[in-house]
Amino acid sequence: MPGLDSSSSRLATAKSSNGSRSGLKLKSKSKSKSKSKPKSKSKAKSSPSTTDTISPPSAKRQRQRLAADSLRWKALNAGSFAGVDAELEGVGVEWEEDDKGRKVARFVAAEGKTKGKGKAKEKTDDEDATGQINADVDEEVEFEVAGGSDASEDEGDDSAEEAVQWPEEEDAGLPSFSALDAEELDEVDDEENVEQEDTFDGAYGYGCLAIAVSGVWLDRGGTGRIRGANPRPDSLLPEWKAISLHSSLKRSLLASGFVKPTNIQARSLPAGLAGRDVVGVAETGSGKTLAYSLPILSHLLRSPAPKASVRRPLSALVLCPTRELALQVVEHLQRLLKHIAPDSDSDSGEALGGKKRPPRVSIGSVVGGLSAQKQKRIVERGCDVLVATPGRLWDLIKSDDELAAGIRGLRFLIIDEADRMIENGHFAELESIVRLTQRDDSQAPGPDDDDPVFAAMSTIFSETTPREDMQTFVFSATLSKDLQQNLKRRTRRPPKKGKRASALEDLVEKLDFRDENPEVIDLSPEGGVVKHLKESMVECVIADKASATAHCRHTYMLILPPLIQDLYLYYFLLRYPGRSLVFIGSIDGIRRLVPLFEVLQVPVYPLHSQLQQKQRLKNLDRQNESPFPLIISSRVLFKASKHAVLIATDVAARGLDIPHVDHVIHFNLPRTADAYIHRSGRTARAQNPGFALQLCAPEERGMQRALMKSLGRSKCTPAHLGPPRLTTPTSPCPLLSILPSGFCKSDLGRLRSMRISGSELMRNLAEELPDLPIDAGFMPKLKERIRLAKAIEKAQHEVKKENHDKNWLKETAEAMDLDLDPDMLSDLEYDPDEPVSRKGPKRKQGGGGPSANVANLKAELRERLAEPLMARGVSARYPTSGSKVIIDDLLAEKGHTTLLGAGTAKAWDEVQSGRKKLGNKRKRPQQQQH
Ligand SMILES: Nc1ncnc2c1ncn2[C@@H]1O[C@H](COP(=O)(O)OP(=O)(O)OP(=O)(O)O)[C@@H](O)[C@H]1O
Repeated sequence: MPGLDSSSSRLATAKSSNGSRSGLKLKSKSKSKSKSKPKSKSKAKSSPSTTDTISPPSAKRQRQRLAADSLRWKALNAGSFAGVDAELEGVGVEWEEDDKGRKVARFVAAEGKTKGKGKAKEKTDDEDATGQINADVDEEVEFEVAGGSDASEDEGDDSAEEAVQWPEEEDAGLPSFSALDAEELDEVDDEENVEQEDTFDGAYGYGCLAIAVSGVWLDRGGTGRIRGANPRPDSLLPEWKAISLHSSLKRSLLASGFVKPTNIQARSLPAGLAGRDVVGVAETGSGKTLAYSLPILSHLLRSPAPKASVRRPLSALVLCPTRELALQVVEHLQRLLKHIAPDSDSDSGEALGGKKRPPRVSIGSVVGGLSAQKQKRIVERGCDVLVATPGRLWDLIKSDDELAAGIRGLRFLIIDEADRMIENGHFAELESIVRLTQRDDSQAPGPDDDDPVFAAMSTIFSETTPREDMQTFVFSATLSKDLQQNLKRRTRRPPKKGKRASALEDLVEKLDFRDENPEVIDLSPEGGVVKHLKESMVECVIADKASATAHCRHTYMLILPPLIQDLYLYYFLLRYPGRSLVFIGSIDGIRRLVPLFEVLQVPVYPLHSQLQQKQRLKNLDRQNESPFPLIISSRVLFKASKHAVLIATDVAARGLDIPHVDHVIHFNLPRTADAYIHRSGRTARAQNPGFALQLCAPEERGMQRALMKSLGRSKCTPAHLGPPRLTTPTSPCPLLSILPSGFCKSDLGRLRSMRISGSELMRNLAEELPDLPIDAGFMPKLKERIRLAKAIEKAQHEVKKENHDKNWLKETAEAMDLDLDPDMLSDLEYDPDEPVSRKGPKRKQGGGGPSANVANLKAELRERLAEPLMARGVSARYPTSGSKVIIDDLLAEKGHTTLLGAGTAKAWDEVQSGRKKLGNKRKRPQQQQH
């Protein structure tokens, strides 16, 4: 929409000119139609409801009826209205038809200013972050902003066409409001008519949109007027209406396209905003971050604005288990604050008297792996919200009494991923930090306190008191039911005899909930993972034994078990391109896989705890292809980086919100059900589809079944037991520990009588995931590629080692001032691990050495990589013939371009079609019997 700024001035003209020069007009849907109408006042008045063109407003003139059928709205810069926050620029409305044929308003959040109609339209089409509100209208309504000098030329003319003479190209994109009279315009701009603070305070821009929207609704009712008075801006976010958030936050929600709260948000926010303590358990990707962030920010925004000269007190502390997650939370919070309207008592960061104003709400982060000095400075300057990992925070607290005092005065304490926080050595620090927030004096250190750090803090404990109104939020996707009960009861049941209390129970004991009865919300899904996550598995055995035997004539073709998983992973990554996150059990495993796939030209990036923090963040960036990894919109990310593979340890399993991860691959099975839930939860987030694949080595099969069982995936209930079928004679004892929930003692008796082993029972009770079909025809060539890649990697390693040894030899000789025999540095293959022989070190047979070997292998791999990969029956030379004709699929873009003969269906679709085929095969003999 061109001329947003100018439209603003035009509107101002419209207001000041007492209607007659108003630049606002509502314009007919069809311009040609309106132009063909006679410019007659009487006609306009006589048939108002069908008038295409409506006269400019005038105090004397009779009001025109607006026919909704004749209206058309387009993306609108709400900021261009007088009285509208400048922050709202670039927010537009666009209408679309939903599947029921109703018109749907899309509220489009633009990051920059919307310039020109074409651009605004383009942005709207592509924008992911849109909100949708159903408006029960069947018409398109166009909003235009007119006015200025052009409008003045038409003063006194009743005809809409004459009222505003826009240049042709501008007119094409600009709305016309000539049908609104000055009174209505005043209503639009009258701040008193816009709901204030508590519902949608100050969001006049959206108020204007709401007026327009409700005007259309009302018009359909036949009043013939656009309702401008007393608009209810909350109608733009009706689903959020019941939640009394600060208006700026609602603006952020709208801009982010969060048109309705997720379940956990809807359940926890009222309690959080009412000052209660909340324990929230909900599926991965369900918006828990927002669930605890919004009460904090709402509280801060409703508090007096901070003064630049005073160090702001720390209000909220968010504790996260990993650095990436902490930084992501900071980004989430900052994104919410992006839309804060500048107002008289708040500071927006704009220049003020040459100095930059401090932000309205300041967020700081304290995480390991990044500069401690810098973080110390941030803390010393003061911030409202601190997001931290416990280790680094405790380090800072130890040397900063003011920070310790700040923690004692916290208004909000948040423990994100609480169950993870007690693992991996976080616990001691976490416990110490939590201890600072306890009110109970008996917890305060006395002279006898053996902890020197707390002893040193004794003055802080005596001089400061923790706040009575501190709220504690504990969130995770996985909190045990027992623990939730304990939290609710506030008193821990003593652990059973001989059993120690878990660390989490210990932590809960230490959390000093101020709320007598904390709000415990458990929305964890059945089976652990989100409903729309599709799961499958591949049992990594050499299934194609026949082909393997054939190829094993060449000894190099023999694929040993560790490599078979590499092979299946490679197959999957080629077969199903997209954004894949591969979880692997050890850092060593990542170090082995990354170079292997690099050699195979698959774009892989590692993420594990031993990478330098900067590298960890950079690799996340690479997944997102952005210097601001988790900030930019999913749409951009998806477009920018369709195919990327992140190979990570469980450091990436918790909380990370990487947009549009298509697949999660469990290269090694996780050890616990919780780990599986969190790992798999990196995909299928925020109601998006997702696919999780388990690559299961033969030796992991038992573990896999145990995993499914502990996820509550039992295909069998007691009712299914039926008569004994399994007869393996073995001790029945293991049964007691492996029964799925739902079985009671009487069932145990029945099971005992069946005399089955634990593993057999498991096989019969645990739900089997469907298999991902593998097209064995591709395997021989993929195996060969992997073999070569492995050989290259090994040879490269040898070259590195040799170079390292040579350098060492040179440096040592230099240090000792010795001359080296050049022969010693030639093609000598010196292996320090090799036993020293009297004959001296071995020389490479055939010459060339490892470097030449690498070059040869690379050349060979290049050739292999250039060769097409074809399914059985496909001919690359004759794509229009052969037993499998691929040309049609390729032309229709349905054929895989890398694996010729394979389709482009998504992994889950393939799983389902594989199931169907299998079902048919199984059915056939039965059908024959019948
Ligand atoms: N009300 C909402 N409507 C739409 N999307 C939302 C809403 N709230 C949050 N989201 C989006 O959902 C995604 C997941 O949110 P978030 O990371 O907070 O999930 P989570 O529950 O903390 O997940 P995890 O358990 O994995 O940590 C984010 O991209 C976030 O922007």
